[in-house]
Amino acid sequence: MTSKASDEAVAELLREWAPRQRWFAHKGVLAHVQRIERTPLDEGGVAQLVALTVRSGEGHDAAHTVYSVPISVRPAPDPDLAHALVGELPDVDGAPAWIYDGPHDPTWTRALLTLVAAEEGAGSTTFGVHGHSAEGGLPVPAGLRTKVLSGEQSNTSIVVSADEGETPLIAKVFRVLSAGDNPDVVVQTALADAGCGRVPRPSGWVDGQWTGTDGSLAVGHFAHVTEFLAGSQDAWRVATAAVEQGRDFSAQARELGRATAEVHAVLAAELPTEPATPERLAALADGLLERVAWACTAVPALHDVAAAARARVDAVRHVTHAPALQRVHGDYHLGQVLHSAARGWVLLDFEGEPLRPLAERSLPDLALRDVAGMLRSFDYAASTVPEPGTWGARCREAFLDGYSAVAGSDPRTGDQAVLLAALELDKALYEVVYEARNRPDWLRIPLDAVHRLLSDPS
Ligand SMILES: Nc1ncnc2c1ncn2[C@@H]1O[C@H](COP(=O)(O)OP(=O)(O)O)[C@@H](O)[C@H]1O
Ligand SMILES: O=P(O)(O)O[C@H]1O[C@H](CO)[C@@H](O[C@H]2O[C@H](CO)[C@@H](O)[C@H](O)[C@H]2O)[C@H](O)[C@H]1O
Repeated sequence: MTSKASDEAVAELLREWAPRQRWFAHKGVLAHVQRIERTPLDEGGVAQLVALTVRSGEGHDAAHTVYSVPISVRPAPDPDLAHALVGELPDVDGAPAWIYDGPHDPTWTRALLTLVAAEEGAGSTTFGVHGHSAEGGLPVPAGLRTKVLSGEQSNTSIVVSADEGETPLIAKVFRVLSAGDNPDVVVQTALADAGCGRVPRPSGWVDGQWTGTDGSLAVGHFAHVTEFLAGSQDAWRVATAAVEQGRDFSAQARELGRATAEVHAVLAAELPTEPATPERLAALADGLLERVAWACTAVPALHDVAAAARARVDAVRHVTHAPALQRVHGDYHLGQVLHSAARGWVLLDFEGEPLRPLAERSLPDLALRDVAGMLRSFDYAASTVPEPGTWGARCREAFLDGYSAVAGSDPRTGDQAVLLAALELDKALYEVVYEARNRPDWLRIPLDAVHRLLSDPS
């Protein structure tokens, strides 16, 4: 049993430590820890999970976020984990404790994977988790050597390496808990169950319940475990290496187009779709107009193009032949695709745009949104060198050729071209805001794109 006094001591430690972590989204914002829930995941109580509710803003502007914080609680210091020490407490549940960042402790990962493999639960009806094995799910490698990925990530991923004959795994621990299905789990599982080899093979997932931001019980996903594609390279690296060395990337882009259309076809067949009625298209146009307004407010440099941008996205309202809406990737770019020698292009991270609410990210959408995302990404890759020549344009056409060949229709023609032009502009506007906030040195790339896209008559 965990005690309330100990919960408070742990919360006090995390209050200091969490803001320094990569996954903490409230950096630079005054944020208060409002609630802590804590539960052991294993019998020894070493592996634990904390749900930390953080409040930012005051009064009407107050916003709450629940973070999932894996910790391991050890009775003595562990020199192997010195780099992952969160802090030391004189008394946690009746004994002195050394608290470590859970993903760095193999014991924590073992506890998580045991819940998945055994389909067992831990915790209580108010804060608890339950493991699930995917159909034909991959087994847990015996040695359990683990490594936390160090990339710029909003979640935390732990790689579990494997011995000869075993499959290595990757466990992605979602950091922000949101009520409802996480599309990363639902969409990838649906694809894998349908036999689609364009996603990593699944092992399982963890879902559970916690006290939600409004104080009522929330239910959702905590973690997702899949095959780790060792030796693969992400498409951003492959593409930027090609552009830097002046190598053509069209053949790979064409294959990527084909892979994207294959995934879209399986998603349309396996998960709910919705006809693109005039009302639905009007709602889509409203959403795009909102985004224009949001971007122009956030980045004043966009003011001059606001009217043209509104006209471009409003054209969606008048489309008469739109494909049905379906589940999509939602945040598709070169960094979300891996190239594996054995499997070709494999798609990752179906969580959708992190800035959108989870419920919105699970709604059927235009598959062309993903096409637009990847076209923007070719432009980014091309912009990493001063003189890219026609590299980006060739990738773009090759990707669309590959996509059309599998999809059976060409996004460059008819009403689809109107939708694609609106969605490309929408993505570029989002990127302007993203870069202004995160990477001002990169702002030129989407800003130039907005002007270029608007000067194109399509
Ligand atoms: N199955 C996998 N095999 C190999 N590498 C992976 C796999 N899944 C994720 N990665 C690596 O981890 C990175 C982050 O994964 P991702 O699912 O995009 O997490 P996040 O949602 O936190 O951004 C990817 O860009 C990729 O480099
Ligand atoms: O962290 P996420 O992968 O969910 O996405 C965010 O960060 C991306 C950058 O890492 C950003 O992508 C933009 O830059 C990429 C190059 O670094 C480029 O390939 C993408 O096309 C471009 O959108 C993404 O927009 C943002 O949501």
